[in-house]
Amino acid sequence: MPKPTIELRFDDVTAGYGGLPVLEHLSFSVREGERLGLIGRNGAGKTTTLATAMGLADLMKGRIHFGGDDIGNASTYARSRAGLGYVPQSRDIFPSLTVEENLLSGLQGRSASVALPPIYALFPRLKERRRNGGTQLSGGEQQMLSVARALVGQPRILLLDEPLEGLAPMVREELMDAIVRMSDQLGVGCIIVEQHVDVVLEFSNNVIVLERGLAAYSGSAAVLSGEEALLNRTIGIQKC
Ligand SMILES: Nc1ncnc2c1ncn2[C@@H]1O[C@H](COP(=O)(O)OP(=O)(O)OP(=O)(O)O)[C@@H](O)[C@H]1O
Repeated sequence: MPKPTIELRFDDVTAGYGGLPVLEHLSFSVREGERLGLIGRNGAGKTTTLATAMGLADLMKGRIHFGGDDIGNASTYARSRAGLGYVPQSRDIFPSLTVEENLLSGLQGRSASVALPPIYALFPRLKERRRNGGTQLSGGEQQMLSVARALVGQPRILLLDEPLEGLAPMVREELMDAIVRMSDQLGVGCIIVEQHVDVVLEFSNNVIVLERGLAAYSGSAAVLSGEEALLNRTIGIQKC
């Protein structure tokens, strides 16, 4: 029998911090191989959506399912072991370790000889720099390394928080190309939070526009591309 497709699903989720809701009534799903974009103004709740999926914010109402299981009360570690990967906004690498040591730290018991070749195939630049320390990498290389390190754990859905922040246009393109190849070749599903709306619209199958914690739009990226008034009202269009 073919393996069932793994899905992350929010059903009517209200979540926040210290008893105060930030997100309200948020529902969506993303499956392996699919790409969902999250956009919205500063403070709209994009990072909180990812944090809620990882168990780093308080789930106040609603349900979160992953791979058919209700994970609303699961620890962050259990979610990660189950196949939810997270690349937070701060580049999450160990600066004192080399590129390869950083990757090995994400192995979770897998053999390096099996785990690393596909990662280096996706990120040839990291292969070239595998003996370099984290501090010797450019901002773009550090960001590649934090995505690559998350991939070593073989996530089925990867949550990416502003991976392009602070990167020059050419480096952004290189990183996005690698993320698209990862999603296409490894069948990894993605949720991407990004300020660069054009990139999100091009990359994603579906998009959620968050406005003060509520979904002002949830649906196809292609349809949203034509909704200029909505895009202007909710985010203001930022060209790459
Ligand atoms: N750890 C926290 N404790 C309390 N409130 C928080 C915490 N993290 C975020 N918030 C609040 O939640 C709201 C949403 O923040 P969030 O970071 O999710 O927005 P965002 O859409 O990702 O914004 P940005 O684009 O600026 O990163 C903000 O009002 C913020 O102050």
